[in-house]
Amino acid sequence: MIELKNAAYNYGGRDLLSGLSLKLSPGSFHFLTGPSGAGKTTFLKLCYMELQATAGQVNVFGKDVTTLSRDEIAKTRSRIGVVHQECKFLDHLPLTANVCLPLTATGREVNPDDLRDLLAWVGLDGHADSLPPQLSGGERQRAALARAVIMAPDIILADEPTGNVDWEMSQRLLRLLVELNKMGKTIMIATHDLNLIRAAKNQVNSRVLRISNHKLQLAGADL
Ligand SMILES: Nc1ncnc2c1ncn2[C@@H]1O[C@H](COP(=O)(O)OP(=O)(O)OP(=O)(O)O)[C@@H](O)[C@H]1O
Repeated sequence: MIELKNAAYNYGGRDLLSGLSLKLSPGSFHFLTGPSGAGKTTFLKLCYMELQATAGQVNVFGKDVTTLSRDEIAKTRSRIGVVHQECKFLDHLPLTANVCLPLTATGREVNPDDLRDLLAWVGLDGHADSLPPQLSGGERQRAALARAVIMAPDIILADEPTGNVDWEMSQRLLRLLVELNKMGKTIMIATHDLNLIRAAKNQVNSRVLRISNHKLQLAGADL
């Protein structure tokens, strides 16, 4: 689904990431960990084509990203749901409009039943008309997840989705991501939270990647 072949990225000449090689297979579940500033967000950006590798190759759904036109990139990106580290919403629009934005922005119809089901799935059915500033941190994270999955993507990339929430809420978010994986979605979660990774071990067959010294490594069983 996403394949990196000896890919690298540098901001302004300094190599942040190098020699990245990875094949994300359909239905896999990965955690991405590593110290703050190691390049986890940058790595995810390479995966969802926000950034292009400065060396090596990145293939997404079998296509070399550098050969894709702007339209093709937009189309391909719609198959990847992203939960950003900081969930940004349009504060003057109700939750439903924010969640539907990826669809409405591309001129697509929203099926009201599907939307109701989606909000119920993330436990926000009572908040359909709430404005984003009226939501708690955990509710915002769940709204961001709903927005990431509304296009029925094949892959979900989540950047610290449990960053600002308590343990119970992070468990709840994890369970939603595990459910998506059981439905066949390919999942990658960037997180600092080793307890979250440990908790996931009982629920899903996951692999842990670690960025360390600019490289991507498969973490051992020491977590
Ligand atoms: N647009 C940019 N221009 C220059 N440097 C950048 C840019 N974006 C990120 N960096 C730098 O690249 C490094 C990696 O950033 P990145 O956000 O990918 O790390 P991270 O592992 O996700 O960090 P954290 O866990 O703190 O979110 C940092 O040193 C950051 O300052």
